[in-house]
Amino acid sequence: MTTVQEPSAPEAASTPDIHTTAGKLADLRNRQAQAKVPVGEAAVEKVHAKGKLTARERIQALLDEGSFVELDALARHRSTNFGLADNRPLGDGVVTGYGTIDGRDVCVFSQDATVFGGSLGEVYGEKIVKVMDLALKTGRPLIGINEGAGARIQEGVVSLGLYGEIFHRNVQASGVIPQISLIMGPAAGGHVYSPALTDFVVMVDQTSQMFVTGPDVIKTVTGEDVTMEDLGGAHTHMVKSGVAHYVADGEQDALDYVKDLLSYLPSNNQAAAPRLAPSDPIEGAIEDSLTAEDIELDTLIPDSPNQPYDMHEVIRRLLDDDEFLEVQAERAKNIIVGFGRVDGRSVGIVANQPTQFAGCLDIDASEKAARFVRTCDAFNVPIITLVDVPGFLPGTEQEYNGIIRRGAKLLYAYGEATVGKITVITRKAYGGAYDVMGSKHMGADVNLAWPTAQIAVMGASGAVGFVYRKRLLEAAKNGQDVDALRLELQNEYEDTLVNPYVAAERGYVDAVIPPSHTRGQIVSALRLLERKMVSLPPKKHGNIPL
Ligand SMILES: CCCC(=O)SCCNC(=O)CCNC(=O)[C@H](O)C(C)(C)COP(=O)(O)OP(=O)(O)OC[C@H]1O[C@@H](n2cnc3c(N)ncnc32)[C@H](O)[C@@H]1OP(=O)(O)O
Repeated sequence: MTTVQEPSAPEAASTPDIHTTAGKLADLRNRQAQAKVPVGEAAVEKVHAKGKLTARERIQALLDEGSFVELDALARHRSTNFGLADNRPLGDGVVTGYGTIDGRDVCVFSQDATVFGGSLGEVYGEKIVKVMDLALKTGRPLIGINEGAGARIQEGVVSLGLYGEIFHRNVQASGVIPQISLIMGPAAGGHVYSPALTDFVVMVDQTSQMFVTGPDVIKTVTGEDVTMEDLGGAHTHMVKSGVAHYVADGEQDALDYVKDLLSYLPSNNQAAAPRLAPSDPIEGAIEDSLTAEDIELDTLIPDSPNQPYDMHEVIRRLLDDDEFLEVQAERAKNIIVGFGRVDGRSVGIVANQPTQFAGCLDIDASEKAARFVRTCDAFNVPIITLVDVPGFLPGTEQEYNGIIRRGAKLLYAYGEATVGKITVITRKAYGGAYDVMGSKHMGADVNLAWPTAQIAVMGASGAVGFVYRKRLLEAAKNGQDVDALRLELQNEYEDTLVNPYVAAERGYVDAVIPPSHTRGQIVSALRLLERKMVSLPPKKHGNIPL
C-alpha cells in the first residue's frame, strides 16, 4: 500500500511504520488529515480570499454541529490519461455523507472546486450516486452544494455516464424525497442539469453562476460578449430564466434559507412535515379567538376595485408568527408563492398580487405557481390559494409565447393536486382565471369568499362593451349621453352579477365570511382535511403541457 502525497498534517512529516498497530493508526490519521485538505492549504486560502467557504466548511455550516458522517473520504480517481496517474487527490473533488439539520436526518454532497475545477469524473460521480441512493432508500432529503466545471474532460465518456446516473437518480427521487440544490460558485455543463432536476435551487448573489456553455464558448460560437454574471448570475436565473428559487446575500444566508425550507417539508412523500405549536391557537368559536391582526383584515380591501393593496398584508396576518418563506420572490411578482404555518402545520401559499399587473396571470406567473403547487402536492403540504385576479394578461407577446399551453400548466397542477386545497377569494375572480385559481370546479376542498369578492366572467366595463354594444352604438347615433348610459349599465351589471352571492347560491363557494374570520376558517378546514382521502384512476402518469 502506498501512502498519499502532499502531507499537510504535522504527523505526516515522518513516515509511520505501517507494520505496527500504532503506525497503522498514524497512517490512517495522516490520510484523514490529507483528505481534509486534498490539494494543500494554499488552495484553501485562495477560497477564503474570495470570501467563500470550502466544500467541507459549507457542510459544517449547514449541518448540526458534530453530526456529519463522511463517506468515501479516501476515494481517488482511477484515471491515467493526460498525466492524471500522478495527480490523485483524496476525495476526488466532492465531500459526501449524512448528518442532521435541526435534528432531522439529511444526506449531503458538497463539490470542491479546488480539485480539477470541481469537474466530475468517475469516482466523484460514484460518490454522489452512492449518497443519492442512500438518501432515497432511507427516505431523507438530499442537499447538493454545487460548484464546478461540468464533465471532467480527461475522463471523457465515463464522466458523461456518471452524470447520466446522477440525472436518472434525480428523476427517480423527484417527488419521493426533497432535493435541494445550492449553487455556491460557477457551475457549468452537467453541474447545472442535476440542480435543474431538483425541487429548489438556491444561488448566492455575485459569487454563483449557472450556464450550460460559458462566456468563452458563446463568444466563439455566436460572437456575443457576455459576462459570467450577466449570463448565469443569481438575478439572471431568478428574474429571467426562472431556474433559481432564492437569491442569497451570501453563503450563510443561502444555507439558512435551505434550513428554513426543510422545516416546512416532510423528510419524504410518506411522511408529514414537522408540526409546531401554533402561535395563536384557535379553540372553540372563531369569534372568540379573533386577534387584532385578524380584525385588521376587515378594513384591508379598498372601496375602489381599481385600487391595489399588498397581498403580503393578507398572507402575513393568516400565518403563525407572521412568518412567510417566499419562494421566487423576485420572479413574476404578480403571483406570490411560499411556505408558512397555520395552526402549527406547514402550508403552501399561492396568491395573486394586485400591486403587479393588477394581479393578472401571465406565462411566468402560471409556471411559477404551477411548479409550486406540484411541489406542495408531492410533499403533502396543503395549499391555501388567495384570489384577486382580473384575468389572464392580454397581448400578442403572451399569446405568441404560449399562454395557452403554459397557462394550462397551472390548471393542470391544481387539477392534479390531491393535497388539501383551500381557496379564499378576497376580491376579483374573473374569467378563466377564476377557474384556474383553486376553484371548486378544479377540485378545491374548501372555498371561501369575502363580501368584497367579485366573481364573474369579466369586469363591468368589458362586459357592458360586449353585451350592450349595439345599444350603446344606437344611443350614440340618437345623440344620447353614451357615458351616462354606459355607467348605468355597468352599475346594473355589477349589482346583478359581480358579487360572491351568485356563486354562494350554487355552492361554488362554501361560505361568504368576514375577512377577520379567515384564519379561523382555514384552521377548521385544515383540521377537516387532515384525513382527506382521494382515489384516482390508474395511470402511468399524466401529460402536463410542458
Ligand atoms: C453531461 C455533462 C456535460 C458537460 O458537463 S460538458 C461541459 C464541460 N465543461 C465545460 O465546458 C466548462 C469548462 N470550464 C469552464 O468554463 C471554467 O472552468 C469555469 C467553470 C467557468 C470556471 O472558471 P474559473 O473559475 O476561472 O476556473 P478555471 O477555468 O481557471 O479552472 C480551474 C481549474 O479547473 C480545470 N478545469 C476547468 N474545467 C475543467 C473540466 N471540465 N475538466 C477538467 N478540468 C477542468 C482548469 O484546467 C483549471 O485547472 P488548473 O488550476 O489550471 O490546473
